[in-house]
Amino acid sequence: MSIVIGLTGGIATGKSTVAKMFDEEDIPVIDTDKIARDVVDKGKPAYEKIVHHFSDDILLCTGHINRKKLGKIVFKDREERETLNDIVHPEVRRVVEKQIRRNTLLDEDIIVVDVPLLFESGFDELVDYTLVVFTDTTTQLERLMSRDSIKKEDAEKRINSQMSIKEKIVMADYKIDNSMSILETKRQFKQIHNKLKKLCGDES
Ligand SMILES: CC(C)(COP(=O)(O)OP(=O)(O)OC[C@H]1O[C@@H](n2cnc3c(N)ncnc32)[C@H](O)[C@@H]1O)[C@@H](O)C(=O)NCCC(=O)NCCS
Ligand SMILES: Nc1ncnc2c1ncn2[C@@H]1O[C@H](COP(=O)(O)OP(=O)(O)OP(=O)(O)O)[C@@H](O)[C@H]1O
Repeated sequence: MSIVIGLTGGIATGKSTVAKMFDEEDIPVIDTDKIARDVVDKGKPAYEKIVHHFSDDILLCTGHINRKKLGKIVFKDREERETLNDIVHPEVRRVVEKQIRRNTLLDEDIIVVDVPLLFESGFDELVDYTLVVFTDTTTQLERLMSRDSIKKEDAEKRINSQMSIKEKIVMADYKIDNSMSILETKRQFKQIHNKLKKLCGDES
């Protein structure tokens, strides 16, 4: 039987970094950020709904969605963000369910779903265990500003658009503190990976 792990955290706390560690162990990772990009591709049903609501002001000259512009709108306005979530999340969920089914049929021991809004959007219903990757607030802010080349004010808006990391830590079954070096994160990852292997009945 497969066990499904919901991998989450705050924005830029290191979900992709830990997802890569699972991937390096040949564990399938379902990446919802990628799925959320695919389902809003030009001409898809969610794309049409987004353009209908936000107008063609949010399009690039190629007709694709200008993600930077849409991000600016939704990260400063809760109602607009909820509207976007209501359009995109059901589509993402359908794809995630399909990919979990496919990996279960392939008899994978562990399946990871990397989803930033795991608790906020009810994706935790689809998984057996949850794993939160967290950092302290200063590190999160610095890494986000540096990775996305954005101002402190914009980074704070993005962070505040999500459930607080403290709440996520309380809700999670497993936790990784990614405030220190990648090596230290890898050490914590290995401990959790060993526990998960035991849950699957693999004592090696
Ligand atoms: C607002 C959008 C256009 C910004 O695109 P952009 O390319 O700049 O960012 P990207 O998609 O790579 O997301 C980066 C991070 O932002 C955070 N984030 C994304 N969407 C949201 C949201 N609706 N609420 C809170 N945080 C979010 C996540 O931590 C995510 O990992 C885009 O994030 C989007 O369409 N969001 C809605 C869909 C969604 O919730 N995706 C998350 C996976 S289900
Ligand atoms: N332990 C670490 N030490 C230094 N830098 C790190 C560490 N872990 C992650 N980073 C860097 O921090 C940034 C955010 O990490 P990552 O992209 O994994 O976060 P994320 O949670 O997946 O982000 P998002 O929510 O936007 O998808 C990246 O630039 C990454 O290279």
